[in-house]
Amino acid sequence: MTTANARWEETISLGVIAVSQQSGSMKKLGICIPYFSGFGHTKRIAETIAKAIGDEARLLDVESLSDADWQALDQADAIIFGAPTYMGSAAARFSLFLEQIDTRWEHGLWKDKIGAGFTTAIHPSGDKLAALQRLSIFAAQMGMIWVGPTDIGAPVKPDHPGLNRDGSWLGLMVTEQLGADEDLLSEDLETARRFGLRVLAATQRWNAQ
Ligand SMILES: Cc1cc2nc3c(=O)[nH]c(=O)nc-3n(C[C@H](O)[C@H](O)[C@H](O)COP(=O)(O)O)c2cc1C
Repeated sequence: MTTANARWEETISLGVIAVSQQSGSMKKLGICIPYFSGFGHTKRIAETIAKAIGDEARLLDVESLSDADWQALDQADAIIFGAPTYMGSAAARFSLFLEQIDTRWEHGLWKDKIGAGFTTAIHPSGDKLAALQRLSIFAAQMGMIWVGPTDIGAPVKPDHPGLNRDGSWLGLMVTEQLGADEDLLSEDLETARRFGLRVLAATQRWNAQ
């Protein structure tokens, strides 16, 4: 089985029908992942999501956006927003990016793009939900179509230990293991990988002709 086929097989197992696979013609998608990361954790999650998506993904550090990056955002089929939770909300540096959209809101430039979001924090709650609400409300204001994770892990599904440990469906939550050698758990990285595939499949389906 080719890698591409294997990937689609998995998207189907995630509960999304790969419509374009049936027709054989697949439009090349643009999926931008703008992120801010003060200490590298959010960046590693962004990279994990991008790797799961493959060629269609474009990582964008919001601290160094070029004109070409803004153009990629404007042309993207999907945007996955990544911000750490700082003081109970999306980090201020990421919010600054959200407020740099200029006239994109009034011209509906990001309308009908798929939107999704993820956040990292130290605490199991850590008020991460407020950060995801910040991201999803922004997407709603922009007229985007919000997509969340669908994984249900333990204890409801004991055969999926560690998957979606924080039980979040508005967006992806990752809890950093402060002081541990592996400060991002493999279970969280796997949840992030599956979240990337979920957004890819939803974007493909939304853009199917
Ligand atoms: C200024 C600041 C505020 C923070 N506020 C929270 C918080 O409200 N809740 C929480 O659980 N963790 C909080 N943390 C911890 C970070 O969310 C956590 O370390 C995260 O993994 C950092 O991501 P980054 O490495 O991408 O910057 C905070 C960290 C900093 C530096």
